Amino acid sequence: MAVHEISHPLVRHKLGLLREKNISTKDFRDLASEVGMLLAYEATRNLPTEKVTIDTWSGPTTVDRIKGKKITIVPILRAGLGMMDGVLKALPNAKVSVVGLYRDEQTLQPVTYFKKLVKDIDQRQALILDPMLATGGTLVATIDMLKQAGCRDIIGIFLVAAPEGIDRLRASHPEVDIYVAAVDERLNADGYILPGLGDAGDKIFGTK
Ligand SMILES: O=P(O)(O)OC[C@H]1O[C@H](OP(=O)(O)OP(=O)(O)O)[C@H](O)[C@@H]1O
Ligand SMILES: O=c1cc[nH]c(=O)[nH]1
Ligand SMILES: [Mg+2]
Repeated sequence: MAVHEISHPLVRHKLGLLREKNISTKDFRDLASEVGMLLAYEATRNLPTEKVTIDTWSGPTTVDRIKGKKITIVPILRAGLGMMDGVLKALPNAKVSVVGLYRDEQTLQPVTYFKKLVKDIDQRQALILDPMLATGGTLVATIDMLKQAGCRDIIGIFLVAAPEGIDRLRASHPEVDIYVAAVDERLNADGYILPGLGDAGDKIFGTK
């Protein structure tokens, strides 16, 4: 399993802005979407391409086209929706498979309440979107669902990941690679990432 911590200056700068204590809902939303687009750009860096010859204004020319598996993005409700617009800017043709899970505040266990996957998910690469990878329970449950539907090619992008969640992912689904803006220090006693971003869903939806 590979953890790609994207060190591009734009990503680091925008992540720094996301960490500001008094950030507005609008700014958090805009930045989550922008970093989502940049992470999607990195996560698709190795997509295979093929040469095709096309007609252009100056005659036939050979150009590159992406080939191979199509992609479905998988935003995890709610907070994953905050990255979706940005990711769709990079992948405008991607189909969207939505899953809804929340983390029980007491037990920190994921609770699934929604699932609507594209029909041909077994033929696609799934790109999971969630701002936060904390204990890893939500991500592992999501991957379980995708595998049950026949999907075998899965990667994920996150704004911030905790080492504890990465260890959990490695133990359960070691073939799933992830792309993150930062691997932070640790979880606090309530399962929040430190230094982290706070509750990403509340910040995106303004529900604090
Ligand atoms: O790695 P875990 O410990 O499972 O925690 C991470 C999950 O917690 C947050 O969602 P939350 O439960 O707050 O739901 P929300 O998106 O509706 O706010 C976050 O967006 C992840 O989905
Ligand atoms: O730090 C965290 C952990 C889980 N969910 C969040 O939104 N933030
Ligand atoms: Mg939340």
